[in-house]
Amino acid sequence: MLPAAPATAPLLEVDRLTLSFGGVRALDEVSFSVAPGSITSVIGPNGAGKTSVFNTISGFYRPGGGSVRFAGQDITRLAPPRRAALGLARTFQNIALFRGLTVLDNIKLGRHCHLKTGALGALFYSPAARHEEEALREEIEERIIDFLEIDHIRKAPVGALPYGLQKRVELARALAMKPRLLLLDEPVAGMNREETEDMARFILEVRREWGVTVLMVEHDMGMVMDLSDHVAVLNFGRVIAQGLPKDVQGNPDVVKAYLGSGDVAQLRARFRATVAA
Ligand SMILES: Nc1ncnc2c1ncn2[C@@H]1O[C@H](COP(=O)(O)OP(=O)(O)OP(=O)(O)O)[C@@H](O)[C@H]1O
Repeated sequence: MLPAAPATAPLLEVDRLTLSFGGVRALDEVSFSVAPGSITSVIGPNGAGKTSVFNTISGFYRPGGGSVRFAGQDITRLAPPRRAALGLARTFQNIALFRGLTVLDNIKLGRHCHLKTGALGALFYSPAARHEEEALREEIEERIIDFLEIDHIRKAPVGALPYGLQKRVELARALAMKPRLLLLDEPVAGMNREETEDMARFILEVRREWGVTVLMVEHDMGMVMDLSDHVAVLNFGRVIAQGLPKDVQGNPDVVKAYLGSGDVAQLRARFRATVAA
C-alpha cells in the first residue's frame, strides 16, 4: 500500500504534459498543481490548450509525455471511469446530459461510478447493505436538489429547460458522483449576468459546504478573478504564467497573450477593463 500523502500535498499534479494532434502541439510540457480545498482556474486565449488539458486530466486523451497524479496516485494511464471512481468528476463545455430524461434521472446516473449493486456487487453485499446504500444515495440526491434549488424541476425533461438550469443540472449530476475534485469546463459560457452570478455562488458553496476542490476552465475573466485562489495561464500549449489572480492580471505576458502586441501599460488598462466588465 502507498504511504498516505501529507496534508499539504496537492490534490492534483499535472507534470510536463505533452499532447500532439498530428503536427499541432496542443500541450507542451504543461505543469501546474491544484491544492486541496482550492478553486483553481486554467485560462488562455482560444486554442491555447485548455480543453486539451482538461481532456487529458479526465482521461479522454492520452498524453504523449508527462504525468497526472491525483491524491498521490499516478492516474496517467487510467481509463475515465476509474478516475471517476477515485473522485474526479467533470462537466462539459457543451452540456452532456440525457435530454429526454428527467432532471432526477440525470442526477441518478451520476452515481453509477460508485454503486456496488451491479452483478459483482450483488455477490458481495447483502440486500440489507444494498438497501442502506440506496437510502444513503437518495439522501445525498435530495441534498443536492435542495442545495442547487432545482426541486421544482425534478420531474422535467432536461431538454425542455432553459440553458442556465441545464448547466445547474449538470453540476448536480457531477456532485452525485461524490467528487473530491470537480472539473468545470466553462461553467458560465452562454449565461446571462444573473445566471452567472447564481453559478458563481454555487461554485463557492460547493467548495465551502461540500468540501470539494474545483478546477475550472472559464473565459469570463471577472468570474475567474473573483473566485480563484490560483490561476494558470496557457498560450500556444504552454504555461506562460501562474499564481494569484492579482499577479496573473498584471503579468505583461498574459496581457499580451490576450490583447496582442503593443504598449504594455495601455494593454494592461484594457485587460483590467475586460476583467472588471
Ligand atoms: N481533436 C483535435 N484534432 C486536431 N487538433 C486539435 C484537436 N483538439 C484541439 N486541437 C488543436 O489543439 C490546440 C489546442 O486546442 P484546445 O481546444 O485544447 O484549446 P482551448 O484553449 O480549449 O480553445 P477554446 O478556448 O477555443 O476552447 C488548437 O490548436 C486546436 O486547434
